[in-house]
Amino acid sequence: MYLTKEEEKIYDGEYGEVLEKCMNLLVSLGDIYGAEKLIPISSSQISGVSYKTIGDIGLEFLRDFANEKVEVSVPSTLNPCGMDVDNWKKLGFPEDFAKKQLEIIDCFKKIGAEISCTCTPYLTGNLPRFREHIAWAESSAVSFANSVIGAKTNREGGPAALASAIIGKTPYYGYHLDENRKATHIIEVNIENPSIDVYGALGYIVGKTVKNGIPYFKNIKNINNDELKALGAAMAASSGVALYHVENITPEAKKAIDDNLEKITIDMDDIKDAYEELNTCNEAPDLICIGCPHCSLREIKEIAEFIKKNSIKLKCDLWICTSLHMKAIADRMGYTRIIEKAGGEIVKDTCMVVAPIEDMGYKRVATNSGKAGVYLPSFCKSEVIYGNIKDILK
Ligand SMILES: C/C(=C\C(=O)O)CCOP(=O)(O)O
Ligand code: SF4
Repeated sequence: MYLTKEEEKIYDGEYGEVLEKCMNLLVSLGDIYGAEKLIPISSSQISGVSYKTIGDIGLEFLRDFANEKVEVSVPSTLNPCGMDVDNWKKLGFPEDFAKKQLEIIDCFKKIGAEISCTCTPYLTGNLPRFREHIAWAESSAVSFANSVIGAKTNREGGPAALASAIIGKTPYYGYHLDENRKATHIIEVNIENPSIDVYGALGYIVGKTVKNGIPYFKNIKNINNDELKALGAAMAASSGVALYHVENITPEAKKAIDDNLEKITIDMDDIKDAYEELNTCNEAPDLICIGCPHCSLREIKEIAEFIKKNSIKLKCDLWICTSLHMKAIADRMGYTRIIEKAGGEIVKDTCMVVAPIEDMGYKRVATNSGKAGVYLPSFCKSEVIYGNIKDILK
C-alpha cells in the first residue's frame, strides 16, 4: 500500500508507540483488502464500548491509549455502552459492572472521543454529508450512513474505528469505492401497513437472503427515517449488509441499478414467517426493550402518546433506550413523565444487547426491533417476544 512520507514516519514509530500501533492496524487492513492508499475521513464512530463486550483486556488496552495522551484527530463519537452512565444505580445495574464501565468511558473521554454513547450519532450531531468518507463501526449506523445519507464507510470493527479516529484516515477499499456500491439484488416488496417491526422483519429476511450483497428495494413508499433505520439495522444483524438502496428514496438508488439483477419478491406471508422465527417465546415478558437502534424523539413521542391515550399501566419493566440528547428533549416535552408514571424508564447511553440484562434477572424480552430479535438470544440468552409496540405495551 502506498504511504506518504508522513504516514511512513508514523508507521515506523517516529511519533510514538500508540500512533505506530494504529497505523499498523490500518495498513494491515489495507493490505488484506487490497487498498492502494489511505484516505482522510471526516468522522469516526467507535464501537466496543461496553465492558460486557471488551472485558478487562479491552479496558487495559484503552488505559494504555489514555495514559499515552494521544487524542482523536477527527470528530469521533462513541457507540452505546452497557448501562445508563448517570442513572445506572436506580435502574439496578450491578455495581462491579458499573465501576469498570465508567472507567472505560473515562478512557475514551481522555482520548477526546465525544462520550455521547449512541448508535444514532446522525441524530445527535455526528452527521456526515453525502459522499463524505467516514470510518464508522456500529452496523446499524454504518447502514444508515451509507444508505440513507450516502456517506461512505466500511463496516469497521471497534479497534479499526479507534485507529482511524486517531490517525484521521482509513484504507481506501470496499464501500469507499463507487464501483462497490452497486445493487446486487432487486427486492420487490408487497407489504401492508408497514411499521418499525414490519420493516425489522423485512430486513431480517432480506439480510438472510442476500447475505453480503446490496439490496435494491422497489415498491416501498412513504418510509420515514425511523423505519429506514429499523430496516437497515435488522439487515445488518441477520447478515453483512452495510448498504442498501430504496427506489426514489435513498440518494444513490438511481445510479445503483443495472439490468439482469436477481429479483426476489417479499410479501406478507414471508413477513409472517419472519415473525415466527424471531418469536422464541409464548410467555409474558419480564422486560420490554425498545430502542435498538436508539429511539428518535418521534418514536419516544409516539410511545408516550399511546401510553397516555390508553391509560397504560405496565405489567413488567420497560426500557426505552435512547441518547442523552433525545432524553433531554423528552424530559422537556413531558414524555419522560408519562412513561415513568406508567412504570417505564427512558434509559440513556445503553445498548440493550451489550447490557448485562441476563445478570439483572431478565429472561424474556419483548421488542419491536428486528436487530434486537436476532441478537438478544445469543448476547443475553433471552427469550424474545417480537411484535408491534402497541401490542407489546397493551
Ligand atoms: C452488536 C452490536 C453492534 C453492531 O451490530 O455493530 C452491539 C454493540 O457492540 P459493541 O461492539 O459493544 O459496540
Ligand atoms: S442498541 Fe442495537 S443498534 Fe444500538 S448498538 Fe446496540 S445492537 Fe446496535
